[in-house]
Amino acid sequence: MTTNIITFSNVSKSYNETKVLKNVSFEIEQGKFYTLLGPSGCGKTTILRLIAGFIETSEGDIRLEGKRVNDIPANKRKVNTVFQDYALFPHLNVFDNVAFGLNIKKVPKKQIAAKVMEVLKLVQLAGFEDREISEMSGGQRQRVAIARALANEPEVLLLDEPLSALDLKLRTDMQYELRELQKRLGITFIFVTHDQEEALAMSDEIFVLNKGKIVQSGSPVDIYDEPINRFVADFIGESNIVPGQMLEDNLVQFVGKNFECVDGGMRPNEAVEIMIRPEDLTLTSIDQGKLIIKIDSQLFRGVHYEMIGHDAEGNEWVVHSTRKAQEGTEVGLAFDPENIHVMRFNESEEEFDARLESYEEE
Ligand SMILES: Nc1ncnc2c1ncn2[C@@H]1O[C@H](COP(=O)(O)OP(=O)(O)OP(=O)(O)O)[C@@H](O)[C@H]1O
Repeated sequence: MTTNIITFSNVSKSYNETKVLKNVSFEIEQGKFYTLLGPSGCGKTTILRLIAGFIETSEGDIRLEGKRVNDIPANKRKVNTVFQDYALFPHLNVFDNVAFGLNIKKVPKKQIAAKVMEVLKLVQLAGFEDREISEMSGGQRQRVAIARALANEPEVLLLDEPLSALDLKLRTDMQYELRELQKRLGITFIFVTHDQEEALAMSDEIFVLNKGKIVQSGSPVDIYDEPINRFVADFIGESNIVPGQMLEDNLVQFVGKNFECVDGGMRPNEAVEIMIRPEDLTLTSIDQGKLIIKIDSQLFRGVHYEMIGHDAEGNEWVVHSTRKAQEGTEVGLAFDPENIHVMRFNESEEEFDARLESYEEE
């Protein structure tokens, strides 16, 4: 049985007159890796701070393990935070940084020493106890910060953009390490990032946020494959989006042609947006193409060529292909019905989920 460790019910948060979180509801299950993903200022950190108890809700309830915690102070919640700048104490060595919270709680010295060694081993820093923080690299500091949080045996670990200060290589290494650590510990991680690749690579579940609301939640594959709207499609991965019309179930029209598709459950002739991923388009001859585009420009990207072209109606198309094309020439584009993603305007997540479920059951 899965247990909800955190529940937000219609939570709003205002600063002065400005509502920065609007009626947010979600459930977090025990032992999974969650990511809050969204552009700067959308409210990710605000959600973490509400969970941690650093700020109070303006409306709504927060429950930890079923118990309402709106009035429970931060130090009484089994939640720990790893901050973006790690917030380590520069004048203390690694051991004392990790031991800090336990010393405050007046845990016996022997127990503290054992715990510090245990968590340092977990983050692969055994033997570094006496090092000064100034002698540690960015990645090592990051691990000290995680060890310090783990020493308190939290049930939930909150990580606020913890990798943003690291260079690309170290960042990728740490993504693997964090994911592995979460699996080993089996505790819930809630990770904040505005980096979509990081979110896709690490999470069991992603909450995509925009302007103080959760726009879509689901597994990385679900969100990538079935974005609810233009915002999510654009934010996660690259996408081609053109206007279209849903003629009937499984039949959609765009760029003046009718196409078989897998979507349904919409009004006849409803105006919609069509999304096709660049990697789902195959370059082909004009005769065989379902659509014809003229190639405007082309870049070699290592694994593939990225081409930008336009169709007869002037819509722009990005294509990823291992084949090269000729700038200024026309090419055909082939794609399968399941590569066409039909997105409605202003569909709520509940409506979207119900609709998908209704035709996935068939
Ligand atoms: N103490 C505060 N007083 C007033 N406004 C605040 C305060 N803290 C945050 N805000 C505002 O609330 C909104 C949400 O902020 P939040 O830090 O949650 O965003 P975020 O998604 O974490 O952004 P980023 O990725 O840039 O860290 C922003 O518009 C921010 O300016």
